[in-house]
Amino acid sequence: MQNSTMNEAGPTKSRFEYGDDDETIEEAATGSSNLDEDSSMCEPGDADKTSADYYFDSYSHFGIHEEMLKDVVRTKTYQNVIYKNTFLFKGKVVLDVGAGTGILSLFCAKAGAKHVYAVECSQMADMAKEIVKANGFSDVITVLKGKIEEIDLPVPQVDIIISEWMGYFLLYENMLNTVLYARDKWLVGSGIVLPDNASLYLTAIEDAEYKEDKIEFWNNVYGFDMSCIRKQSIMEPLVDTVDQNQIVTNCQLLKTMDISKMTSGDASFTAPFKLVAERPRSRNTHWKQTVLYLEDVLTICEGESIVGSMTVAQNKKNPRDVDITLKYSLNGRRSVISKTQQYKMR
Ligand SMILES: C[S@@+](CC[C@H](N)C(=O)[O-])C[C@H]1O[C@@H](n2cnc3c(N)ncnc32)[C@H](O)[C@@H]1O
Repeated sequence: MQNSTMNEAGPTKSRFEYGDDDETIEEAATGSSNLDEDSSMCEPGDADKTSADYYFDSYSHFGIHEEMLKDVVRTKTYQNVIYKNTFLFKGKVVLDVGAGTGILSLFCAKAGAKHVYAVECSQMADMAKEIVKANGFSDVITVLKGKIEEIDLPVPQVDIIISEWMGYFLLYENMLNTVLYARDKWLVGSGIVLPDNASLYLTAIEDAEYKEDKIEFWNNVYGFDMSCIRKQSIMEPLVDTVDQNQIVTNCQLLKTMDISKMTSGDASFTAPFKLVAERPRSRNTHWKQTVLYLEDVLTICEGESIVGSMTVAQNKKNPRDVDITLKYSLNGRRSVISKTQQYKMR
């Protein structure tokens, strides 16, 4: 994840058992009771920095890791999958792609992995080394500082690849490509990638007040027309936690990706949707929701539906950015509308 400005994305339920995630961090720390007892630098000097370097820089500070670790839904889901499926990890060689503080490597080591290679490109790799040592796992976890695409792994193959690569809108940051690269280079034929699938959902919300404040604002600024900025502002999706009461339709599955088989091209797609007016609910994560504001105000009555398609593609100039095209139409009692809008996540 990364700090920036209608979906909840995260590891989805798969063939592995997931536990109850209604726990605090303190409770999560004692979750070990479920267990059997048994570089290269990637940061150049400021003058040579690209947007990719700033991306890695953001992971060098502990603040972003604190936010991720405190997302109990996220971190506990990984912990539960690992601790409740220790049979998968016992005696296995694991590669942790983008290890950060090393939390996932520690879970795997505790679950009985034979060896864990924790690869982290940012300065946080130095902390991960200390954390591994402080917790007595230096003989099981090797922290390698460098980019996955550039490091030499001391082993030719691994049995399991684990990673938390998901960005806002699932695909923002494009770290998925790094996981696919590692999978194709080092995973044994019968190996496992965790998470093994990931899904993107779409829902419609009511948010007239915010739209008025942040977008329509530019139409009349102290009596002056600044609507040229409005055009830019409506193209930028907003990442924020949406109040459940704002949700006005069903939640439509837009796309599921099979991480163990997909190619990087599969992350660009067009998917149809049908949103029917009703009021669903779900739990919050640090990924929040990504809100795409519509040019028009749609008035939707119960039972009516908004239909259309969403096209998601990597930005050609900066592959960490995401371009989104939303086509939608509503043929309702109060609104009849059909439109295409473009958005850029950067
Ligand atoms: C979303 S964080 C997850 C950190 C940790 N695994 C966790 O779950 O708390 C992703 C991490 O991957 C690292 N990363 C991203 N791309 C990488 C690459 N190509 N090679 C090595 N590390 C990378 C980032 O620096 C960041 O620390």
